[in-house]
Amino acid sequence: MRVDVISIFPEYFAPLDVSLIGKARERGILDIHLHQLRDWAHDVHRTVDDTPYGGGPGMVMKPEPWGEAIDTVLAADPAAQPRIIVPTPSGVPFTQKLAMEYAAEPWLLFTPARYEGIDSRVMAEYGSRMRVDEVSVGDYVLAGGEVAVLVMVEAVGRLLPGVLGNANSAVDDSFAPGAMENLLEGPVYTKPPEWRGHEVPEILLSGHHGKIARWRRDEALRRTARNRLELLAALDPETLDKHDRKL
Ligand SMILES: N#Cc1c(-c2ccc3ccn(Cc4ccc(CN5CCCCC5)cc4)c3c2)n[nH]c1N
Repeated sequence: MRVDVISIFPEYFAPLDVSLIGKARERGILDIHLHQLRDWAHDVHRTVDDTPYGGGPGMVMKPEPWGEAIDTVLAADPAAQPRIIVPTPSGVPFTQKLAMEYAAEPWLLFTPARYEGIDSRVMAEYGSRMRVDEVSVGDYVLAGGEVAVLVMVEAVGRLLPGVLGNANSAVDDSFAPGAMENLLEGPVYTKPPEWRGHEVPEILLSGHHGKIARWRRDEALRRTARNRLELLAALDPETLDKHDRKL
């Protein structure tokens, strides 16, 4: 997968050089290209923003630098088109389902803005010829889109074949399709068996895989009911067995 990111703060993406994503880049699974938007701002101050038409707070990012920058990225492979992803507080929610959709794409172009966002004509220009998604990573307000891109690149990158070892398959994630879909993970434990008077639940030391799986599902249901009751309400009743219903 190729990923392009255009930003006035490309240094925000240093974390993409380390850990899981860094290794995926070294192994050629992910090909990430960072671009400094100001390289396409030709005045002496390399200006990328201006006052909003119609008044209002803050500044808006000018269309010209974005248009030239996006055109340059598109020229990298004229025979293909990236999916353009625009982080914005007013976007559709970024979910595991959307992450899985993006993980199937060969090329993503992220356009994290600053100020009050990008002149809307930019996405209208490209939206007429390719998929342009306005996406929000959560119901809170950030100062710009860079952190949102880090979130999305990690959530998508970990789903790519070969990035997670088999032992850490994303198949068992919360929100991934399957038996644990829309359930939060329950508690996890490792050695030592007793720590400061706290013991590991006996069932986990039993070696009885069926009972362990049942205990883990019970704990996942309990934590989901405690922390995200709305997810429990959204569960398909067909997936709940008699034991679940007694909890
Ligand atoms: N993904 C994601 C995000 C973002 C995000 C993403 C991209 C940009 C680019 C700039 N900002 C800053 C900002 C913050 C608030 C507002 C709204 N205005 C506030 C003043 C009155 C008018 C309306 C606009 C721009 C961004 C924020 N925030 N939260 C998410 N989940």
